[in-house]
Amino acid sequence: MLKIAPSILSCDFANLGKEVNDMKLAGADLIHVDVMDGHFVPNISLGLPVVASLRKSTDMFLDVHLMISDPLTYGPQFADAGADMVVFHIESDSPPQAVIDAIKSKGKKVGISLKPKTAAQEVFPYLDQLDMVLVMTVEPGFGGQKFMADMCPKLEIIRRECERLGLLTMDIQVDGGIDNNTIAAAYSAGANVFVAGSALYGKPDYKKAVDELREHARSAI
Ligand SMILES: O=C(CO)[C@@H](O)[C@H](O)COP(=O)(O)O
Ligand SMILES: [Fe+2]
Repeated sequence: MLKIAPSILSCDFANLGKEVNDMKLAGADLIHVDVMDGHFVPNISLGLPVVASLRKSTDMFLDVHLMISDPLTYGPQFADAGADMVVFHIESDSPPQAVIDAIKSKGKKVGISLKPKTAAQEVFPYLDQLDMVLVMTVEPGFGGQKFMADMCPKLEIIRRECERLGLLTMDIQVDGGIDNNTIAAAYSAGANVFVAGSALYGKPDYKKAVDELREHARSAI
């Protein structure tokens, strides 16, 4: 199923509750929350109290993308704060299996994210335990970067492996540079969950922007 996930990294943080609700009204499927620790990536964004406040103010599915070095310590805390799904980087300092177990023990969904230089095969040992794989289509850390079209073969490899394993409903998410010009390529390659920050929050009419993204994805088939 095709899902549109606005990234609040590009929203007006002084009006966070309204910005999330406006995307709900615009027809977005989930909300993507970028957490950066200034260590795993060279930027700092937001943390636990923001996720806890968001949880109180919306029933939207909260997809929390942890760009942090220690997801084993903090992943479960984001789960407790109200994340519906916690996505951590396989390149972090934490052992992936321990993070998966810790998030699942909280009753939450779990995903693994791959930086552009990380091979698709790195995630294969964990696929059957995951709800989602996130393929970064920019170097993580900042919104508004250019989509890396050379990530499309990685999407194809992961989708093919999921099919081989019978994981037919696996969500494969792309994050970075997704807009009306790039979404079709990612969709054709096997992605079905599309994070978009600047391409949605940068537009005056959120409903039009969400609808257009969906239409441009579908134009791929
Ligand atoms: O994780 C990240 C950046 O590291 C993202 O979720 C960005 O927020 C996407 O922003 P755009 O590329 O869509 O502007
Ligand atoms: Fe993200």
